Amino acid sequence: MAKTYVAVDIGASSGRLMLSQLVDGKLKLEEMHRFKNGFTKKDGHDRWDIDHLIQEIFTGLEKIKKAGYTEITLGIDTWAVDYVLVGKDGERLNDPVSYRDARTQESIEKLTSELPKEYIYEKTGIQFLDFNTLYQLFEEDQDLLAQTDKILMIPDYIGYVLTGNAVTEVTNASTTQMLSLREGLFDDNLLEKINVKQEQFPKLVDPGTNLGELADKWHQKYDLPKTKVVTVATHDTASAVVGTPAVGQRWSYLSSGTWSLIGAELNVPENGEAAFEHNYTNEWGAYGTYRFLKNIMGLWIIQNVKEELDNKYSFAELAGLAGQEEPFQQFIDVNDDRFQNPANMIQELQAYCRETGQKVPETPGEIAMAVYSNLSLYYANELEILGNILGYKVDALNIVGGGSNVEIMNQLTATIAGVDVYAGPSEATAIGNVIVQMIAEGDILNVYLARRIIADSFPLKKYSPEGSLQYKLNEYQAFLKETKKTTV
Ligand SMILES: Nc1ncnc2c1ncn2[C@@H]1O[C@H](COP(=O)(O)OP(=O)(O)OP(=O)(O)O)[C@@H](O)[C@H]1O
Ligand SMILES: C[C@H](O)[C@H](O)[C@@H](O)C(=O)CO
Ligand SMILES: [Mg+2]
Repeated sequence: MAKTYVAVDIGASSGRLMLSQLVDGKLKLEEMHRFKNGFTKKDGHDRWDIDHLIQEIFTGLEKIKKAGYTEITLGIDTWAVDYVLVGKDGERLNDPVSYRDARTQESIEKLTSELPKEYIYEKTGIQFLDFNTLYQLFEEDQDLLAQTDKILMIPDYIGYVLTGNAVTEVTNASTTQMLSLREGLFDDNLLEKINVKQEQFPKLVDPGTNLGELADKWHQKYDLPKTKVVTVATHDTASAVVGTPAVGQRWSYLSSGTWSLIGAELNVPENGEAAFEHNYTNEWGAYGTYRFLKNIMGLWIIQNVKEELDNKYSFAELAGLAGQEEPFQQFIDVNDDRFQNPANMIQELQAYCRETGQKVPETPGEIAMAVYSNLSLYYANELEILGNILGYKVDALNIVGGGSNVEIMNQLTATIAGVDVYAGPSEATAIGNVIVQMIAEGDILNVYLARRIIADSFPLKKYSPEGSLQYKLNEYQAFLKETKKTTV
C-alpha cells in the first residue's frame, strides 16, 4: 500500500491540504481541504489570524481521517518573512504582523544609514524588500522582543504548535535577510543591530528534517490520522521551485501566485554588482541550491481588482474578459511601491495611467488586460536581465502556481520574451512539499528524478512565441526608465 503524504500549503491568499501518493511511478494529488487566508487590521497593524489557519489544518486532517487515511506524513509551507514571537511560557505573545503592514515603509533607509546596503548584500545576497524580517524586527515592539524566548517563522511556528518541537528551516530563514551566505548562520552584526540574540532563533535545519509526531493533546481533541511531521522547504516559493518540472536546457521558473517570483536555480549564489544593482535575491533552495530570483507584485493586483468588483467575476471570467481586449493599451510599472497595499487598487491603477498621460482602463476587461499585459511585459524584461546577469539566454520559462491558468498571460509572455513557456502544475508548491517528504522517506531517490515524475504526472501546456514583440518590450523598457523611481 503506497504511503500517504499531505502538504499543508498556505499562501497569502489561500491555504490547502493536498494529499499525495506515489502509484506506479506517478504522483497522485487530491485536494482535501481549502480555505481563505488574508490579513486584517488589529491593535494598529495588519495581522494574520494564525489560530484560524491552525484550526483549518485540524479541520483538513479530520477530513483526511474520515476519508480512511489513518497514517500520514505531513509537511508545512507558507509565505515568507513573517514570524511569531513566543514567550518563556511557550505561548504566542501576539498575532503575527503581516509583511504588508506599513510599519517598515521607511526601515531600509533607517537601518542602512548605519549598516551599508553593500555590507548586507555581500553577507546575505538577499534582495532589499522593506518587509524583510530584518526590518520588521528592527521596528518590533522592544518590550515584546525582551519577553521573547523564541522567534519562529510562520511555518516553523505551525510545526511547533503541532509537535512541540521548534526549528528554523533554512529556505525561509534566508528570506529574513539575516542569514550569512558564508557562515550559514544569522549574521552577528545584523542581529546586534536589531537587538536580537542568536539563541532567540531555534537551530537551523535543512528541508527533509524529521520534526516529530503530532502531539498527543491534539489526538485527544480531534479525530486525526497518526501523523509524522517532516520539515520541508517551508518557504512556499522554495517548495514551488522543487515542484517545478524544470523543462529546458537553460530553464527558468515563474512561481505565479499572489507574488510572481521569476528566476533560476543556481548551485552557487550570485551576489555580485549586477545582481545587487537589479535587486536580485539568493534565497536558499532545497538540496544546497539557491533561488536566484526577483519578486514581482504578481496576481495580488488582480486579487484586489476582483474584490473591488465585489467578486462578481471569478478569476477565470476576468481572464476571459481580458482576452477580449487589445493588450498594451497602457504601460504600467507593476512593481511600483504604490501597488503594494493601496486603499483601492483599481483607483490606484487608473490614477497611475492618468498621471502618466495614458489611456485609463475602465471596464473589468480593460483593467484585467492592463494588469495581465503589463505583468507579461515585466516578466519578459526580468528574463532579459536574468540572462544578462547569468551570461546566458534563458531558453524556457516554467510557469507554475495559480497564474499558470491564465492562458493569455502565458502566451503574451512567450511572445514578448521570445522563449517557450511551459505552464503547470498550478499546485507546484504542494507538489514540491510532498516531494521533499518522499525523498526524506526514501520513496524517491532525488529531486532530479522527482522532476521527471512531476512532468509525467501533470500535463504541461506549451506556449511558443507567436511572431515578435521585441519592439513592444523595448518601448516598455524605455517607459520604465523614464518613470521608475530609483530602486532600493
Ligand atoms: N482558473 C484561473 N484563471 C485565472 N487565474 C487564476 C485561475 N486560478 C488561479 N488563478 C490565479 O492564481 C492566483 C492564486 O495563485 P496561487 O493559488 O498559486 O496563490 P496562493 O498559493 O493562494 O498564494 P501565494 O501566491 O501567496 O502562495 C489567483 O489570485 C488568481 O489570480
Ligand atoms: C513576502 C515574500 O516575498 C513572499 O512571501 C514570497 O516570497 C512568497 O512567499 C510568495 O508566495
Ligand atoms: Mg501558493
